[in-house]
Amino acid sequence: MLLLEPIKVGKITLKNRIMFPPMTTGYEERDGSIGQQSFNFYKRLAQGGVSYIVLGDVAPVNTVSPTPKLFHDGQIEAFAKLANALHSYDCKLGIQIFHPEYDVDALAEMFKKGDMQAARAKLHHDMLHYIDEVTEEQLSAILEKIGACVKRAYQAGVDVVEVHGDRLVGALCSPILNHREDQYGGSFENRTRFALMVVKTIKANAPDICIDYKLPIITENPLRGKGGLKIDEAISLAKILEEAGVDMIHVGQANHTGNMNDTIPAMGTQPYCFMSKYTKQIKEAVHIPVSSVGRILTPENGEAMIENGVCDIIGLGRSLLTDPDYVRKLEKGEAHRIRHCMMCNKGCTDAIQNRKFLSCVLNAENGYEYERVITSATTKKKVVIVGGGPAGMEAARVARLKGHDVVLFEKETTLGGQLNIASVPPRKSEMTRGIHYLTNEMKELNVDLRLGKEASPNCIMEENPDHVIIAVGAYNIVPPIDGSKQPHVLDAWKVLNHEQLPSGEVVVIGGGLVGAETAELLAEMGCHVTIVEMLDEIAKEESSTVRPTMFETFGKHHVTLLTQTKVTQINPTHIKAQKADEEITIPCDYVVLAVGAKSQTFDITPLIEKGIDVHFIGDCHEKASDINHAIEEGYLIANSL
Ligand SMILES: Cc1cc2nc3c(=O)[nH]c(=O)nc-3n(C[C@H](O)[C@H](O)[C@H](O)COP(=O)(O)OP(=O)(O)OC[C@H]3O[C@@H](n4cnc5c(N)ncnc54)[C@H](O)[C@@H]3O)c2cc1C
Ligand SMILES: Cc1cc2nc3c(=O)[nH]c(=O)nc-3n(C[C@H](O)[C@H](O)[C@H](O)COP(=O)(O)O)c2cc1C
Ligand code: SF4
Repeated sequence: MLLLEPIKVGKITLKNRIMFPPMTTGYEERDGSIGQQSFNFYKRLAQGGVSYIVLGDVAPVNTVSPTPKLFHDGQIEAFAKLANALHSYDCKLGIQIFHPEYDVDALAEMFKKGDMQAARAKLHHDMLHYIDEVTEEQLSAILEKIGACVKRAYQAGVDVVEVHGDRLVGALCSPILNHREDQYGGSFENRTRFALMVVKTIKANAPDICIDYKLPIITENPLRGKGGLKIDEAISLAKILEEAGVDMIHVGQANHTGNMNDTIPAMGTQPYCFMSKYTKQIKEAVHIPVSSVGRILTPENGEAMIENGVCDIIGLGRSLLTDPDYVRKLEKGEAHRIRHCMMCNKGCTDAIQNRKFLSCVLNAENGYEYERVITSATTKKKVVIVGGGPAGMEAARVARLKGHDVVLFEKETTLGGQLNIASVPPRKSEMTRGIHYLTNEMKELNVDLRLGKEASPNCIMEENPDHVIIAVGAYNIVPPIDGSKQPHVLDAWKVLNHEQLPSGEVVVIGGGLVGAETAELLAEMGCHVTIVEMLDEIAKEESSTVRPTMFETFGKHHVTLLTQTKVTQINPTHIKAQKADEEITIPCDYVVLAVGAKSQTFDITPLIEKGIDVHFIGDCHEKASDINHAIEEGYLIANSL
């Protein structure tokens, strides 16, 4: 398999063609040093078999951004410890050198004085204008700091420095963002001057270190990513970089649009392997290895890209958060057991945007590497699980890996629970990857499945369990609105399941995630849809990377969005609603209820009376929530048995 073959990059050899691309994690200490959480995360990735890991956004200065930093000698030791750990798995360590697009020193001074308002105002101003306003002296000072940082990295045993060709460097290169009239603006030569100075600085300070260059491409739609180069100029720069001694080029989508979905596209918002077309053109122009990144999911995708001359190395970002053992599984011929990313952006991208740390909704260990580990049980127990949604299946998987006997009851004839309908709305079919992984693990791990069997306390007791895990999920609420029991009033879950079939004028009551997604589906099916929401926002819980796409669909299909509007009555031909002081009437053929979900109950009294240990997990535990909650609770409870 080409993906598993070694490749020479400059003076180093990567043991295979799979790299972890730069990713801000939020795991570092407050001063940007590599602490335990960060160390464990990268070590775990290396243990999983990846050949090259790039630490994203490593700053050579003390910035306010929550990224790793290497701006003083005291930080060298932690980088050295990390490099050693990675080397013990024959994995190379790269740092992505970056400088943010703001005046770090001036901002630090404001923060020191506690003048937060002025600092925030300056930060906002700088993000729009810094590229045009940064002085040549400031750029020279940044180069000096980059040089010192690279020296420290080399001392620490870091193998590769990746130039962050996006951010400050990319913005300077950009024909869209750069309006300067000095030697750093205007012509291609001027715009790329700083990029080449960065490369020169690296070479001057660490002549032996391998240099990777993240080359961000502005793809056809100029609104998607502005901080890079259009493909023709990117090809020219790639050739110049090769001549300048760069050892490898990492091709990605350009950034700087204010929406992280551009560089980190959520499910269904970009084709798979969407940078292939551009990467191939770069590869054809140079002789050094080229990597590609962006929605590369399956090993077949990666293999085909290498085979077809698109690139030499693939970057798996979110995929390795979901399954750090991706490469090990490939090596063992167990590709079918890879837990594939759903590209939901909820645990990773949203977390970073909200200044939390990176986590994956499908991988409860992500962010807790070596702290959460599935341990073998000291005594083999009998565990009965009720419910085959994500919570129940994750609990079954972990309990089996611990060595317990597991019986799982699922009242439907298929596994997956709500994920089966969650994957129906537009773009969301990619959620089925979550179901496929867990379902397959049930078979691989010989979980005793009782499909089509609704469990009762009696049938549970017949199994003589030591532990019982209840994971019966939730149900869609019928609100106490006058008229909600009529035949034209439908249940959003059944609509998504295609059990109930609305048409014509449809009012969706509830503009949360389920209501909004159901409305999108119905609009695409040709219904004329109105969403009525009591609160002030539609799809509030949706990832900010997805909302713009969702609202584009609403616009395209003329979906009417009514917020701060409360439905008071449902009639056969219309609904009545209150919007501020006004009563409004909306005609409809069908009404779809999507006002939220409630935890399913399960009577455990007979089990407790028998002294059986019982736990509730997932949506039936306290409140209906999400996949992250379901997986995390399934993992933690099962691992505690
Ligand atoms: C339309 C929709 C879209 C969603 N989109 C997202 C999203 O994008 N991201 C996100 O994080 N979350 C999403 N969710 C929520 C997410 O799917 C749930 O939070 C998650 O599935 C809960 O998992 P669970 O295992 O606790 O429950 P469930 O998935 O509800 O599974 C419970 C299972 O128990 C079975 N069961 C019930 N009673 C019994 C019994 N007595 N015996 C045997 N079996 C029984 C049920 O048949 C079901 O299969 C969405 C939900 C819906 C409805
Ligand atoms: C949470 C998160 C943080 C990221 N941080 C960086 C970063 O610091 N530098 C960078 O160049 N790219 C960053 N990226 C982009 C990734 O390197 C990668 O290009 C992107 O995730 C697409 O690859 P994927 O589809 O395999 O996830 C980040 C991506 C994610 C999900
Ligand atoms: S949270 Fe979603 S997008 Fe992020 S790594 Fe996990 S499955 Fe993938």
